[in-house]
Amino acid sequence: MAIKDDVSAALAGLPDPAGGGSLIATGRAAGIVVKDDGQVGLVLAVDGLDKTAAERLQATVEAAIRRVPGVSAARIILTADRASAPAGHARPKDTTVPGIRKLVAVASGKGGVGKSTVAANLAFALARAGQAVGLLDADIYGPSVPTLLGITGRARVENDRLQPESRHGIKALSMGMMTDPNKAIVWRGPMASSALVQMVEQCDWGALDVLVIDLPPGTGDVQLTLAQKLKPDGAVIVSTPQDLALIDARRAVAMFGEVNVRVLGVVENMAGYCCPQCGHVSDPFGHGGAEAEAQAMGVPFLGRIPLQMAVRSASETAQPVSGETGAQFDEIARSVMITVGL
Ligand SMILES: Nc1ncnc2c1ncn2[C@@H]1O[C@H](COP(=O)(O)OP(=O)(O)OP(=O)(O)O)[C@@H](O)[C@H]1O
Repeated sequence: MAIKDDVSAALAGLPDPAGGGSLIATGRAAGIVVKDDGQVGLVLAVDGLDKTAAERLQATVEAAIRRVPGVSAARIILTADRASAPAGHARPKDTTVPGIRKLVAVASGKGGVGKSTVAANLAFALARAGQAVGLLDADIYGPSVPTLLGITGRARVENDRLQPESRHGIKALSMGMMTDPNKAIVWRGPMASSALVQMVEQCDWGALDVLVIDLPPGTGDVQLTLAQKLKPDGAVIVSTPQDLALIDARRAVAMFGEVNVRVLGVVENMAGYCCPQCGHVSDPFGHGGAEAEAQAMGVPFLGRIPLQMAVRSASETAQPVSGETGAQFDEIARSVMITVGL
């Protein structure tokens, strides 16, 4: 058992050459078996790689396995038969919600780390990549999607179904569209989670490739119940590089583990502040903390978003983040798409 865990950990440290996280996270390396005499076998899918890349990957994997104490030999079976998804909306749906193929939750252990900013820009980036995207703002205590998308007023209801608002190529529904923005929402956990499940199930989303769910911050009952009830295909954890935020990010990873939701990876937000005047980069919240933490937890690191006036002003003017930082969101979206199978 220990050898199997060590082999798994070694492969979790090797990136998938096609992106999207480690070989374990993307499922490229699977089916690890360890015999009594220390022989290790596994299946390595080489879909999408040319012959040279496949051979290089095989050699890297073999070397990594052989370095694990107790391993006497490594036997790697190469396969190239993972089904590639056909294009368009005729693809089979994978979630329990009719019309929605994938649910991706965006969570953070701590409030104010930029979870909603990341959720909205991940949704925009997924749409730029050609996916049909919905964004559900499940942040009952501080819904920010209406501001991020410039949505005012209440949600419309037609034929007993909630109507999402379309902005920048995505469909959005927020708790903020259900309530009076000037009134504080005091809801007990069960009420909140059942209302949110209804928002997923009783909204006219149409055919979606992916619904991004901006969860409330923290790791309490609401988050746990939501994760259990909605059964997302994966969760993206947002953290700043700061120690305190990282401790909470660890809790969030553990919470998803409890309910068997796959952690797609960690996004480090507010990393490195670039002075718009002089260009000097400083690290008000530290540097590289989230990447190191992701590695320690054995989950992929998805990318880094700098602390930037441009991010804040894009959010305030209800625009997608553009330029270099927008491209960073495209990269994160690409990893998410590969890992959940979009
Ligand atoms: N990378 C960034 N650079 C600059 N400002 C940012 C960045 N990320 C987020 N912000 C700003 O920080 C504030 C909080 O962001 P956001 O609302 O996304 O956080 P949150 O984690 O969702 O908060 P909450 O706990 O309220 O749900 C916003 O004003 C947002 O514009």
